[in-house]
Order: sequence, then structure tokens, then C-alpha cells
Amino acid sequence: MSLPLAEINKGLDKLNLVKGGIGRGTNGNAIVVEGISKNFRIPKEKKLTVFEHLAGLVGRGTSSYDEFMALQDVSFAVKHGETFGVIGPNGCGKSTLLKVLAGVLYPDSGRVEINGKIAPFLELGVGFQPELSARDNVYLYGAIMGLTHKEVDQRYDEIMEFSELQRFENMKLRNFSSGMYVRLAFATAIQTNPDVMLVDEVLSVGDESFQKKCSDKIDEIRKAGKTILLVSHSLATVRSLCSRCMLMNRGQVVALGETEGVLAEYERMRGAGT
Ligand SMILES: Nc1ncnc2c1ncn2[C@@H]1O[C@H](COP(=O)(O)OP(=O)(O)OP(=O)(O)O)[C@@H](O)[C@H]1O
Repeated sequence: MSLPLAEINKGLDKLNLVKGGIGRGTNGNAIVVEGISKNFRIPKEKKLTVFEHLAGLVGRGTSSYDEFMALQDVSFAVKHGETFGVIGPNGCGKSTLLKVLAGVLYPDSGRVEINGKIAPFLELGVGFQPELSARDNVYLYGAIMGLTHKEVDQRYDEIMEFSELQRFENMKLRNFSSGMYVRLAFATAIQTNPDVMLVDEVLSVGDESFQKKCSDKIDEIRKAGKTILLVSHSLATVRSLCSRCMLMNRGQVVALGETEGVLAEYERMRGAGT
């Protein structure tokens, strides 16, 4: 995905997200989500031939979409400094939820409040531009995240070193592999000093040593008191990093609380095949 962060920030504005002002009137919460629902429209049929297309035109006015509720009345809050996990089976709505929090998708109803500077780290480097070089993308991302040119200068070497992509700094991103993309995105995002990080499965990308570096970094950010919302299929990761988590199924919250209890509920759900 390469949605410019400027667009995301516009989205955040539209959602009336509170940015900055940590701790003021937020009840200690970095993220507040109230009753979010998101409906997708899925085309019912595919018109393959001219005849079918014309027939479709004749049939205009009848609905050719199915409605799919990807999120249904989702509510939760994450405290400042908390690392909060979101787990659940494939297709339960985790990524959709993160996109709504990041302002990439608008919810059909409900309210999102983010207190602090947010760094959405979703899929492959949100905010990156494939036609620019790795170097230009780092500067662009930094600028959008509020860093001055000088501040990016100071962090640039560290970003490239962390991503292990020094040799490719002048290469256009469109020639990067997905693993390289993720390395650069993660290395850049962590240098923008966010208050709230949204992390989607970063720990499942790249080789083992890079995964270990990322998980150590997330641990460091966590210990520095930042807020992290972590989506992961790895229950071991959730167990080691998150004191609380939320289990989703079919777009709904089915359990929320202490990690051990929620993981036990997930095991029970999987055992029951629901
Ligand atoms: N743009 C879209 N249009 C239609 N349906 C969508 C769209 N995006 C997601 N969905 C559907 O919404 C549901 C939730 O998807 P989502 O990607 O949020 O799940 P997930 O829990 O992150 O899954 P996974 O663990 O496999 O990544 C899925 O059934 C998916 O097919």
C-alpha cells in the first residue's frame, strides 16, 4: 500500500482525532474506540460478456452488491504506555480495525480518539512512494511525521543501518522486495518518535535476525513508555509483549482483558471450531 501520509493525516483530521496533548483530559487513554462499525460492499456478480454487461444494464436499479460487516460495534480503550494486542482468526477484522485507527478507512459509525502522535505501520510501508528512492522516501516520511530536514539528517544513518539497506539508498522503492520495503518502513517509523504505534504483523516479515531486531526495538519502545497496538498471529509474541489484549471474531470483540485469559478463550474458540 502506498497511501501518502498526508492523506492519512487528512483522514485523521476528518475523524476528529485528538493529536498531541498527551494526558490532558484523556482519562489516561492513548486510544479510545467507541462503537466502530465498517461495512464493505462486495459485487454480487461478474459480467463477463457484452451480452451479460447489457443484461446488467437492463437490470439497473436492483442491488448488485452484498453487504459485509467487517467491524461490528467495536469498542475498547488503550492506556498511555500500554502494549495492547489484537488477535483473532484470519479475516476477523484486525487489519480493517488498524486502518480505521490510522485514518486510512473511515468507519460507517462510531468514534476514534488518538491522543498523541501516531505512527501507523501497516502492511507495506504506508506513506511510501514507489517512484522515489529509498533516501527520498525516508526524508518524505520524516517531513510528514513532523521532523525537520536536519532531524532526518541526524537519524538517517541509523535508519539505513537498522534497515540494512545502505547499498540500496538510491534505488527506487518500486524495485524493492516486500521484505526490503518493510525493513525501511519499520526503521523509518521508529525514528519519528511516535507516541502511539500501530503495528501489523511486522514480526512475521523478513528473516529471523531482522524479526529479532524488530522485536527488541518494540520492546525498547514499550519500555520507554510509548503506546503500542500490536496485531499478531503469534500468540507467543502477544504473551511476551502485551499485558492486555482483545480477541476478535467475525468483526466483533469476543473477549478483552488480561492476556492469559483472552488467549485461553482463543484456544477454547479454536478447539470448538467457531
Ligand atoms: N476493501 C475490502 N472490500 C471488501 N471486503 C474487505 C475489504 N477489506 C477487507 N475485507 C474483508 O473484511 C474481512 C476482514 O478483513 P481483515 O483484513 O481486516 O482481516 P484480518 O483479521 O486482518 O485477517 P488476516 O489475519 O488474514 O490478515 C475479510 O473477510 C476481508 O475479506
